[in-house]
Amino acid sequence: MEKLMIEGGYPLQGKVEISGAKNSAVALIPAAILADSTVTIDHLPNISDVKILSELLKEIGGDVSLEGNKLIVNPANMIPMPLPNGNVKKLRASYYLMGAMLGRFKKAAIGLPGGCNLGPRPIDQHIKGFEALGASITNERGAIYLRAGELTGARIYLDVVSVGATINIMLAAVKAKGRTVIENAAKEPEIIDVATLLTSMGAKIKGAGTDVIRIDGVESLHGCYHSIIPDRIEAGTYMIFAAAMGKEVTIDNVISQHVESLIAKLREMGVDVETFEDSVIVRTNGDHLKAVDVKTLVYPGFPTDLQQPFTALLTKGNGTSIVTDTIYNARFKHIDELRRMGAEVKIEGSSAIISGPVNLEGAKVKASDLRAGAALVAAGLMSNGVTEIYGLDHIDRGYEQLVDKLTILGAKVWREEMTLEEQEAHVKSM
Ligand SMILES: CC(=O)N[C@H]1[C@@H](OP(=O)(O)OP(=O)(O)OC[C@H]2O[C@@H](n3ccc(=O)[nH]c3=O)[C@H](O)[C@@H]2O)O[C@H](CO)[C@@H](O)[C@@H]1O
Ligand SMILES: C=C(OP(=O)(O)O)C(=O)O
Repeated sequence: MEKLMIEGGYPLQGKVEISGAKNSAVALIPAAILADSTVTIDHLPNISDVKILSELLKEIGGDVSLEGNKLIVNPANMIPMPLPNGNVKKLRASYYLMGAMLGRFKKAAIGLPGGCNLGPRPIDQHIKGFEALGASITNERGAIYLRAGELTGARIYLDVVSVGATINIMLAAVKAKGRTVIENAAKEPEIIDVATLLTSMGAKIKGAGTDVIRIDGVESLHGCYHSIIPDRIEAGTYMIFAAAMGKEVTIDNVISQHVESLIAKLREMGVDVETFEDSVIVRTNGDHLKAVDVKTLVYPGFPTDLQQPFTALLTKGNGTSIVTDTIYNARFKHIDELRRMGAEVKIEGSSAIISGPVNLEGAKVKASDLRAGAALVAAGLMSNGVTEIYGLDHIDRGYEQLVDKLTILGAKVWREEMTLEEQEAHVKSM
């Protein structure tokens, strides 16, 4: 077991290359189940969620090879093996196996998903969609059993705008009989990416990226090559690191339109952000940042996944900032840890109220989830002295080569083996 060590105070400068999008990758990989020949997905991020999903495809009989950032899946011999336990519990996106296996085999048995603990994360809208397509669903001892004689297209109105439900219904519907219409669909770029892969496989999908998606079911889907979109959340995280500690940092391989809400907020704080076709340059003189208010919203609003690292940056803002998370109103587990480092933050309902600027001090802190980890890294970079971050497994779910990327930018960051006492204390605190 390792911990992440950061000696704070070093300015960041240079260029960082963004990896493929985690939240696309975790849907694209299950989507390959729906094909009848080889699917190649390129430029995947080298993160633990991708490795676990690749293993899951092997568990159901897929011929799968993950070579560097390229995944080659021949799904021809896959079987509808039940997956009630084990790897499915290690990540949130294992729920996409429900839609993909239901779409291909008309049945699936998948354990309830794990992933970041952000408070309640129901999947009722996924279930509602599957039922509308004709599946019967039962929850048996923590696993969801889905069965359908036949899947038939339907009109499905999502009561909540949900990324996961939108993608899962698309996966189940592409081979259903007739037309499916998803209304009040989520519009995140990852949904367009999944629709692009499915379309290359022969699916008929219109409207991905808008709030009405129309799918005309087809008999079969074939293999194809797909190159994943860049990770807008990883890009946003490095933009926040750069705003906190950067002189001039170029973030390469980013679609700037995908991070527009963050760019607007950074500019409001007084950070200079310049956008190019596939890169963004962030310049700051480090200090004199303004306090700003932020509310997380569905895309194209400010993403909840950047709320946590952005909160850490706001400890540098002059005055009072209010951060409200309307997507996950309890996504504030990072705040106690930021307080240990000297942050002045109060929680009121679904808002964090941050007073700044403060000089953070290095401390021993714990990442309770992936983006809480990113918040603590931002705080560690800004702090005086050394910060030790436990719970590195969360950070490894979503950030490829974090240490290497930050080191290239001039940060003092390294991984260190935890002592036995530290391991025991960490396990007890979980
Ligand atoms: C693997 C992946 O892509 N994860 C992302 C995805 O998660 P995920 O797809 O799980 O999040 P959703 O978009 O589904 O959730 C949005 C909101 O809808 C609620 N909801 C969702 C489904 C449902 O059936 N019922 C319901 O009430 C959730 O509790 C939440 O309040 O989108 C989130 C919101 O942008 C991001 O934080 C996650 O990084
Ligand atoms: C919440 C996240 O991931 P997941 O949905 O996979 O837990 C995230 O990427 O910030």
